[in-house]
Amino acid sequence: MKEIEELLAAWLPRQRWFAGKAAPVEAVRIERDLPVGGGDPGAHGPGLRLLVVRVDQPRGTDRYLVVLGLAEPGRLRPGLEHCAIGRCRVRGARRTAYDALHDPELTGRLLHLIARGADRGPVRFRTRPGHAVRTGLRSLVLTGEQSNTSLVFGEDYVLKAFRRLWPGLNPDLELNGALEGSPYAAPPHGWIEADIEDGGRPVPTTVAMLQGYLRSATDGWVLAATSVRDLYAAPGTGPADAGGDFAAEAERLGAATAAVHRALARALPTDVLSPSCLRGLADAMARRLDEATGQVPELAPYAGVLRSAFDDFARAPDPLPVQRVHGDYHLGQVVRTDAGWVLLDFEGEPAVPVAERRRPSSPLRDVAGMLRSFDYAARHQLIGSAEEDLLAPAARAWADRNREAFCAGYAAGGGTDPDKHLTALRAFEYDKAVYEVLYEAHHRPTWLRVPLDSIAALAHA
Ligand SMILES: Nc1ncnc2c1ncn2[C@@H]1O[C@H](COP(=O)(O)OP(=O)(O)O)[C@@H](O)[C@H]1O
Ligand SMILES: O=P(O)(O)O[C@H]1O[C@H](CO)[C@@H](O[C@H]2O[C@H](CO)[C@@H](O)[C@H](O)[C@H]2O)[C@H](O)[C@H]1O
Repeated sequence: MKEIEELLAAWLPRQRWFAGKAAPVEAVRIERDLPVGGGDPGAHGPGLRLLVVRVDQPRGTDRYLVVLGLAEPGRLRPGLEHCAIGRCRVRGARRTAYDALHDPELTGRLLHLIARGADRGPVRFRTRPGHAVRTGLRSLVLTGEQSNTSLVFGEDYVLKAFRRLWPGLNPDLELNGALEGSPYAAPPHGWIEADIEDGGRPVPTTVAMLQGYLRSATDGWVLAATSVRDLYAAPGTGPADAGGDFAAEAERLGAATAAVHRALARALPTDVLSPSCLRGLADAMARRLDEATGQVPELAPYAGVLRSAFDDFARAPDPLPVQRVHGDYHLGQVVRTDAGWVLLDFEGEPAVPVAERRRPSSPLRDVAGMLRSFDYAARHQLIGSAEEDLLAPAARAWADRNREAFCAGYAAGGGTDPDKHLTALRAFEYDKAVYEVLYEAHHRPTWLRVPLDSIAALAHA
């Protein structure tokens, strides 16, 4: 184990989904080693194990899921070299450890175990009642800017392995389950759960979820980025007149979002926040701001403006209706299929403890998330561009146009009219931008300027 822990200490920080890139790794410990098939010395073919790995860093301890393949030395299948973790000994036998999610032979076993509803000690594989799962399909890892690792099986399923683990039911599984029957969601077909120690007791924890694969899907971020590119390629043209205007899609997306919010409010508990709870919410936003300012000092000049927006929100006279929401809503979480928009990834902000993410919140949090995403889509292509100053007005115009269209679609689709709740909306937008500053500092330091520039622009508005 010690050897694998040492290998993981070097390998984990290089992974896209590793959340602690900004800080050194102090210790790595395998908390649970859950064999789910083969791999013993003398056994045929590579072994497969689910590891729950604890990583200590100065800012705290996180748990990650590693799906570990163990191949005999020199027997790592061609094409898998890039996912090797390193050489080690397992009960005296030499093995090559690798990220098994890239190995279709091993992931096929996971699919098979889900289809059978198998139990492997503290690991349980389940299908959703009424959903038979096809097996024998080959998997391929989806690439992209992701917090987790998703595989497509044939043209049928997506299996998402949750990388950063929090004990308990993952909201992605919970909310997708609650949205069964909605044309705007992809219902789960199955999942994998493992018992994880928390507070001295084993807690069933979702480690992976199987959903239907939406074959005709195009990522909302890709569509929006294409529209922005068209606009930047036609200097002097407004976003309504450039080739790939996105506003009609933004409006439909607003309506789809409202429909999902309504469905979640029907299926799961709702509440209304009293003034003291509202104060608590605003204080939590201020605490996040303090944390972010501590880590990213460039935020400091704007802290006063942000804090007073949170205070205004806390003093709002009207009670705030709350319900379960998406929680980390942006253009990369929605796909356009030939039947319309579908919302994905109801996990919430992966850096926030699950208990907090499962708390009812205002649907305006999601509206604010998508508005931030329009701003990201408009700004990110300007980073490093020699024409940044020239294109900045077009960026603003694109973000404003799509913002208005989304809000109009959301209100027309039966959601709270965002224009009538501007104080709350502004606080949620600022809070999201502060989260993004932390997120970018940890994951993509070269993108840090995007939320920082937005905060600067919002603060000067
Ligand atoms: N069911 C699905 N059908 C088609 N594409 C999907 C599906 N689920 C995810 N994707 C694609 O994978 C990307 C990442 O999925 P997501 O659930 O957001 O993962 P993460 O939590 O890692 O960000 C999505 O933006 C989408 O392009
Ligand atoms: O991995 P998730 O999709 O769960 O979400 C995390 O990663 C997102 C980036 O991939 C991050 O989103 C931020 O960048 C997006 C562009 O890549 C932009 O559209 C979003 O508005 C912006 O928040 C998200 O915050 C993070 O939780």
